[in-house]
Amino acid sequence: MSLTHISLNDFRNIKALSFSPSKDLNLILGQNGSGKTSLLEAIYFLSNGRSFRTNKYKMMIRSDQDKCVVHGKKQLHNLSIPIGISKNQSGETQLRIQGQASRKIAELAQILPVQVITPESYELFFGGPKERRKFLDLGVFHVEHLFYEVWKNFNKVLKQRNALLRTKPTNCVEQIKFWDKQFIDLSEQINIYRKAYISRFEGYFFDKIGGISSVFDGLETRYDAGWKGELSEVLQSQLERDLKLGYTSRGPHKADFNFKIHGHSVEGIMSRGQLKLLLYALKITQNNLIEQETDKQSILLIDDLPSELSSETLECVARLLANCNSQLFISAISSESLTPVVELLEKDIEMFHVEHGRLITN
Ligand SMILES: Nc1ncnc2c1ncn2[C@@H]1O[C@H](COP(=O)(O)OP(=O)(O)OP(=O)(O)O)[C@@H](O)[C@H]1O
Repeated sequence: MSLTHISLNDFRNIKALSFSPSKDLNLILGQNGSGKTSLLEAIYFLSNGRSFRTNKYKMMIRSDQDKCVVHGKKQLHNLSIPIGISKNQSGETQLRIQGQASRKIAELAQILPVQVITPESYELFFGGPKERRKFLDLGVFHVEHLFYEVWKNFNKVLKQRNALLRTKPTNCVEQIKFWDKQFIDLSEQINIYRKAYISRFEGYFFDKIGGISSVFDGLETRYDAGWKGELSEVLQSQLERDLKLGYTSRGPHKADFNFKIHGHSVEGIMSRGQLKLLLYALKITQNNLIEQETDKQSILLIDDLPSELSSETLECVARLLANCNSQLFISAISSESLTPVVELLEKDIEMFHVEHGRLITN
């Protein structure tokens, strides 16, 4: 149920390449600037329609070319599903799923659950709640099939409400009250989906992953729904403030899902190496849970795995990865730096060497 074939055209420094990855572990090796991250970025683009390293889509298109294209084949039970995505210089995205044009990136994301870990992924702990909400909602999106519709509808209502708070038409209070009925109903549904997912996430983490390292002893998750008490009362009491601010200050769009260790925030107390371990543990929990609940193998992209890790931490990452059921794509400059990982993983391994945007299979 993995990605069985990948091809890229005019993506970053890659003119054209195609390869058939292993269902387990793929090592993407090459010198600085060879194109390793670009390859991982292309797989992410195939699932998400955007890059994990820039908002400027034009950066993904090879210099002087009109568009970048990525194709893949995803095995789902005994079906091989061809999927493809392209983006041109004007920002137009074209999607194809099983030979049919599609307009919904969410359909691609459903077929291909992808998560990424880069040296910048610490943002999950140091950044604002947005990154953590994104992490949480990715899991909810995959395991709760109705969540996406509810979430989309909520965002439409939020947009309407915020427009009224900003523009303040004469009857805006009545209009806001009209939208609040839907706002409350959708918010409560989102909250129920998120809470149900978190309970399964915690169950999996503490059962299967937490025991792998003592670094996780005393870990707790904290969920903040984005409001406290009855939402109707909160909206009412915040209305004057929201009118001044010009946006809705309480609701599920302000939720947070964070992590404490012995009651302290993890980012304040854990070292960078320990945070990195936690990051792996959380992402692996999420991917394994998606697989367990949906029967779809997810993908974990890891850019520059050995960077900043002592040999002890690297071994612990290897133990975590040994418990990861995802199809893995790991980039590094040399295979030697990954020896502790490769030795521990009893997985089917393929190694790919990238040189100047070209791929050489060993
Ligand atoms: N749009 C583009 N068109 C052509 N080349 C590009 C484009 N964007 C980036 N590049 C080049 O692609 C090359 C590959 O970059 P990439 O970040 O994938 O390398 P890498 O192998 O991950 O390197 P590192 O180990 O340093 O992280 C770089 O030389 C970069 O300058």
